[in-house]
Amino acid sequence: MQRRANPPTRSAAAAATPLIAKIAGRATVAATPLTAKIASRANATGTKNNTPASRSAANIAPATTTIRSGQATRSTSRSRQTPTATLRGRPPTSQATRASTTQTQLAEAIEKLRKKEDELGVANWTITELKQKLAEAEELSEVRLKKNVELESVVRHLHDENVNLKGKIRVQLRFRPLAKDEMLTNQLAIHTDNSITWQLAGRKEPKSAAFQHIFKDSDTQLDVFDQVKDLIASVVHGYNVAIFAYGQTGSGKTHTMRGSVQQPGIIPNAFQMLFDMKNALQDIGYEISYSASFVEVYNEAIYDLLATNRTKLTMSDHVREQFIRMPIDEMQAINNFLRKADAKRTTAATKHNEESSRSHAICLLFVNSSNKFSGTSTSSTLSLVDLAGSERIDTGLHHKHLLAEEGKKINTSLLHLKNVLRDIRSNQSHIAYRNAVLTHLLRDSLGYGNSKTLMIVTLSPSALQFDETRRAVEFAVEVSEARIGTATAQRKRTVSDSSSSTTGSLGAPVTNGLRRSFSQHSIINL
Ligand SMILES: Nc1ncnc2c1ncn2[C@@H]1O[C@H](COP(=O)(O)OP(=O)(O)OP(=O)(O)O)[C@@H](O)[C@H]1O
Repeated sequence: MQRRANPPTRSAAAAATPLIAKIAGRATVAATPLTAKIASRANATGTKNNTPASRSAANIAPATTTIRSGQATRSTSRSRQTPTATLRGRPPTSQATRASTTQTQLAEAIEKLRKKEDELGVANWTITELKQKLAEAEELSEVRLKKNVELESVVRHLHDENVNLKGKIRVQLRFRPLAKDEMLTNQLAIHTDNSITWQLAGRKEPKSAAFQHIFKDSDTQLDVFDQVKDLIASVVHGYNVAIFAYGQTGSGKTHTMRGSVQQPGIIPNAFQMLFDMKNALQDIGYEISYSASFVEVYNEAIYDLLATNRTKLTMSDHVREQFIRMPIDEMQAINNFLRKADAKRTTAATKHNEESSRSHAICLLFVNSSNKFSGTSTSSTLSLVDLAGSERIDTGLHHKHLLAEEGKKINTSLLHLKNVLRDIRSNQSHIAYRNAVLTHLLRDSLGYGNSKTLMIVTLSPSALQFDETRRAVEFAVEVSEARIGTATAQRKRTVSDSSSSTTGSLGAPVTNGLRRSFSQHSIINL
């Protein structure tokens, strides 16, 4: 680090700084012809008259010389005094008077010049010091930047390891609260732990499976986002990430993914977080750009929700190139994007017999990231998917308008998704992505290369939905690392509400203090 300069003394500044030397030189050049003129005039007069005035005028030259050599204060004061003293007591002549006036003016000019010299010396020192400070600050910020980049790469590495430890495919369950019209029905026993137990009618042993996380009905949108934000952040580091919401109609898929203005879901929260990350990472050399598309897969065809007219796009390896992409370069762009997609989806829902809950809604965020210090650059995609309702087509649940063909396509598409995830988990060499539009479209985020997948299975807590809930839990088991085991202890209770048509029970292994209070909601155990 450079040492800070001390403010120079006036004479040192004059001697050391080229600027001052130049000015001193200029002052000499400026002063010399004048003094020379005065001196020569005085000499000329002196030759004729040999008056003391000519001698005193000749004395001026040493004063300018003295300034150049840096002895300005002492010499100048002498030069200011001398002419007057020399002339005092002698009969003034007009030439002598002129010479004296000129000398006085010259002395004043020299004094002014000296002051300017002083000022310039200080200014020059200030500039030098500022330059030094700037160099120091630059050096410091360079060091800090390098450290930050190193630190960021360590954090990133740890983050990636942490994300990897959780597996390529992870599954979490989320119970929603009882809806108003379900209040009078029994509630399934929901556990806050990460394991879940269910019992089928006629079976002695209850079954149980553990999951990475189970959200209870009182968990908020932010509780959910907290659990998934690390995974989402890894998209900036080049990972393709897909998050799916899977569950029967009305179980909370749209609430989880999109949410509402008051309770924003994963999509708006993810956009907000990534937008903030972009700004924060800019300071350590990252340049990140986002753009987004929103499409729907309905009846095995793709529809662009950002397009003005609803046009069917046929699946191909390059179909994404046909999607409208909105740049997400400012906060307002996020809101515009979501508003546009929401409007299209709502219109589609009214026009096409609530088609929206029978289509897969796919929000794609494309990320390009580069770092000028490390020289790395990545391109990745975040896919956030609100799947079509998973209920069986023969259950009659919210299915007044469901066409048999439509239902079959949904079921086939979800079945293919399950097969793909299961094959990825068991490391199959061939994965049949192309069997359905959904898996084909999201191939790069489904186990391909460095991708990571999260399935959030949304569940109804109503005992009336036991069958669908159990089926969804079984789906979750199949696509995750979870293994269905036998629960060693399961408190059995008799159904208090005999009108319930439920055919099993869903709860957690009994451990003191872990089970919810069931005083109001009985565990159903037929
Ligand atoms: N965790 C939750 N907390 C509070 N309300 C919820 C929660 N989950 C769902 N809801 C509410 O339950 C209702 C149904 O949820 P939602 O529309 O998200 O279901 P869905 O599975 O997306 O259904 P569909 O398949 O028809 O789109 C909505 O009114 C929603 O606000």
